[in-house]
Amino acid sequence: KIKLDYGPLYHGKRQDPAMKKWRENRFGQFIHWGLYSIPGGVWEGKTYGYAAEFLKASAGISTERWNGLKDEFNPTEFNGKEWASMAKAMGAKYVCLTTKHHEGFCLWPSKYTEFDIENTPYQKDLMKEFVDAYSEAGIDVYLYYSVLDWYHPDWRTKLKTMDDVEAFERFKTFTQNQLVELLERYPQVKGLWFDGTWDQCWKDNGKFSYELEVLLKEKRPGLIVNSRLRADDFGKRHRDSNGDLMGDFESGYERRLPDPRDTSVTKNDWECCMTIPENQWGYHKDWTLTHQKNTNELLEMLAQCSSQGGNFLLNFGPNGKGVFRAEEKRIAREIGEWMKTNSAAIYGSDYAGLKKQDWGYFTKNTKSGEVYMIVFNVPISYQLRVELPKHQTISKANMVGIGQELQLEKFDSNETFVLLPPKSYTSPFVIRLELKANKKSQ
Ligand SMILES: C[C@@H]1N[C@@H](C(=O)NCc2ccccc2)[C@H](O)[C@@H]1O
Repeated sequence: KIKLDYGPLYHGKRQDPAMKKWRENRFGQFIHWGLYSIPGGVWEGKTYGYAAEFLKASAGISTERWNGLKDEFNPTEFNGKEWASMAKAMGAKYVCLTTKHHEGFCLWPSKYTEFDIENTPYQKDLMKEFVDAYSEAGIDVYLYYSVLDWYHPDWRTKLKTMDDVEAFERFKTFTQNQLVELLERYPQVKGLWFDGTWDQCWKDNGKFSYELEVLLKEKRPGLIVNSRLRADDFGKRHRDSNGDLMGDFESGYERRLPDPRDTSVTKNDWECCMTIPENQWGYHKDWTLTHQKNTNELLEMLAQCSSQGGNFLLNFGPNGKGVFRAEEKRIAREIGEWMKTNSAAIYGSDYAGLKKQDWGYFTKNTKSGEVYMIVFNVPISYQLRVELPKHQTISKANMVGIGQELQLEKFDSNETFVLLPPKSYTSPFVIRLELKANKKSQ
């Protein structure tokens, strides 16, 4: 092992109540909302297909013109309670809102910059309304914060000169001040989701990122931070120079999932963040440009994450007025419908320790020990294969919801077919398994 002064604060999975709640939540709503939500990927009549939150770059817009968008930010239709009830109906147990994306515009009134909500026609502390509404709805609130800040004069990608180093020292102080300010202003917040920490400037400041994690966790005991905050002594990110995870959960799965058969991911807590279009985090006016994931696709991703001991953070991008697009509202409703019947297989679930099968995913409820089969691919044989450890056997299998008991057919030493009634299955469904210890094998 390489000796590190600025590696992880601890090893393994946190078992404190705050982290256990994070793990039980399993399903969250990501919200990207900022000045980029106003143009929505269209500039001077031209539509740009690249991610809408990067329109400034993809449309080559001048800094002053882009920053002028703050004088247009007036989300008069924003209603925190409505947003929270949509998330509640979807079945999200936590939410993560972009307080400041790479553009540097702050959705909260910050003492440390003029580029914030206070200096817009809207003026009000939108973040307070948001945090209060979601907290009152029983949804845990996390805050996304981009270290990368295109607006701040002291941001440097690389530290090439002494001037750069001095500027970046001021930038580090600014960053720390803003983060402490967020924790002080919004005491309900459960964690911080860092982004924009891939540049050399941050890799060169592993010590600072370590001390920042310590400081924030002292300020807010139980605080949860993602793996993107940290760099180690040698500039390694997410995992240190020994391959150990830094931060409280691995957050490298952005718009991608691990291989469903990869059991190594179960060693740490992790989260996949996902867009509904191929690559749009901020609101984009034209979703026809790329594939839009449908509800069944998204449910399968949610099921896969739970089956491998990870969380699924699904992104929504409201427009500049604070309104979600129709597609997002429909998907939220359809996911919520499915969760009404099947959420026992998701909330409080974890890796079941059973061999992955083609028909779908196993999950295991950590409290009840109940094992679930979440079925997406019904085989032409209508036989769902289950391979159990030698000492276990299935005593019962029931469809969740309708409760129907399913026939079982044991074969070989440790395989069982759960037999489905031969009919058409048009949406994913869940089977609850009751397992029992085998009689002493003869
Ligand atoms: C969670 C996502 N991370 C941001 C992202 O992809 N940043 C990477 C990036 C930064 C700069 C140019 C292109 C791409 C996206 O905008 C989302 O916030």
